[in-house]
Parts: sequence; C-alpha cells; structure tokens
Amino acid sequence: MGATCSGQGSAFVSGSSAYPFKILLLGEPGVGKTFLLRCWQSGIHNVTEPLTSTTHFNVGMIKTANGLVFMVYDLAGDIGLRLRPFLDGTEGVIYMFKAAGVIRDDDERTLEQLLRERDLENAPILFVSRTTENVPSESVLSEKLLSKLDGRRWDMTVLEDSSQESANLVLSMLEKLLRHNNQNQTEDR
Ligand SMILES: Nc1nc2c(ncn2[C@@H]2O[C@H](COP(=O)(O)OP(=O)(O)OP(=O)(O)O)[C@@H](O)[C@H]2O)c(=O)[nH]1
Ligand SMILES: [Mg+2]
Repeated sequence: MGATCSGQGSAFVSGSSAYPFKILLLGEPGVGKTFLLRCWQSGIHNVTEPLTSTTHFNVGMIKTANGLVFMVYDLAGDIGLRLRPFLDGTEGVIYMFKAAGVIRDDDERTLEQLLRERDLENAPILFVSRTTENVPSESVLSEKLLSKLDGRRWDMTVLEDSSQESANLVLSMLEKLLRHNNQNQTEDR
C-alpha cells in the first residue's frame, strides 16, 4: 500500500485516521512490546504493573504529535505461525530485542524469516533495543543480516527503561521511516 492512492475521484492518504499505517510490533516474550504500546496509549505513569504475557495480540490506534496515525498490532512473543494472518497490508515493523552487544540467534532467525515475507518486502523496519549500553547498530546486527537489509529502509534506536521521552522517540523514528518510504514509493510510480 502506498502513501497516496486515488480511486474513483477520491484521494486517500495512509497515516490518517481513516487509513492508519498498519504496524507490527514484534520481538521475544517479555521484551516489553505491550509496555511500549501502553506507554503510547496512556502514558508511562498510567501503565499498571505487572503486565501479563500477551496470549495472541493487542491492537491500538496511536496518533503522533505530527498527526500521523498508526494501527499498532502488538503480537505475542511466542506468536509463531499465528503471525501469518497479520502480515497482509503491513506498512512498517518494529522489532524489539534485548541487545547485549550482538543480536541473539533466535532473533536473527526470526528476522531472516520476516525479511523473506513478500507481504513485508516494502515495509521499513525499526529495531528497538532495550539495552542500556550505547552500541552502534552496525555491531549489533550481524553481517549476514545487514546484507539482507540492503535496499530496505531501516533504523535502530535504544529504548531506555521507564522513559516516556524514549518511547516517544520510537514513534517519531517510525514516522520518519514511513514518510521517507512513502515518498520514495510515490516517486517510483
Ligand atoms: N521499567 C520498565 N519495565 C519494562 C519496560 N518494558 C517492559 N518492562 C517490564 O517487562 C515486563 C514484560 O513486558 P511486556 O511488555 O509484557 O513484554 P512483551 O514483549 O509484551 O511480552 P509478551 O507479551 O509475552 O510477548 C513488564 O511487566 C514490565 O515489568 C520498560 O520500558 N521499562
Ligand atoms: Mg505483550
């Protein structure tokens, strides 16, 4: 799906309330996906702990400070093959992981599978690392993964614990990735 499409005389724009960007929020169980979604929905001080592990998915509509609207699907970390029905129409992926220097083998395998999905071929990926260390992205992702990301828009950010500012930064980075991606797709037409 592109940024702007026109049909039957009426134009619509992805990212509006009527046509929000479809975003998948993925990552291993317990990495903090639901916590992040709740921070966006109601603010970090209103997130009631402890959160229970997601059994299937949560969904929330989020409006950014600049007025862009995302429909965020927060999937269970152990979603496995139940992921497939969510792929269609996805316009962006947030992949969360706990990096201690290098991405884990499990995450790497999951990412390799995701990058092979046709439904995701135009979807930019925002990697969100819950590490406290400031590690350059090139050293977190393996050479193999970096080569598979060639030609795709992606970015990486660190999510600091208990920081609304940091959670908001994730949203603005996602916004930037999607704006760029859609600009390029529109120019390609
Ligand atoms: N302080 C703090 N705690 C966090 C943060 N993110 C997650 N946590 C903690 O980690 C626990 C698990 O986080 P969840 O958001 O439920 O993890 P999840 O990725 O949704 O896990 P699944 O639903 O099992 O896939 C939460 O109950 C929080 O205690 C964060 O940014 N700050
Ligand atoms: Mg969850």
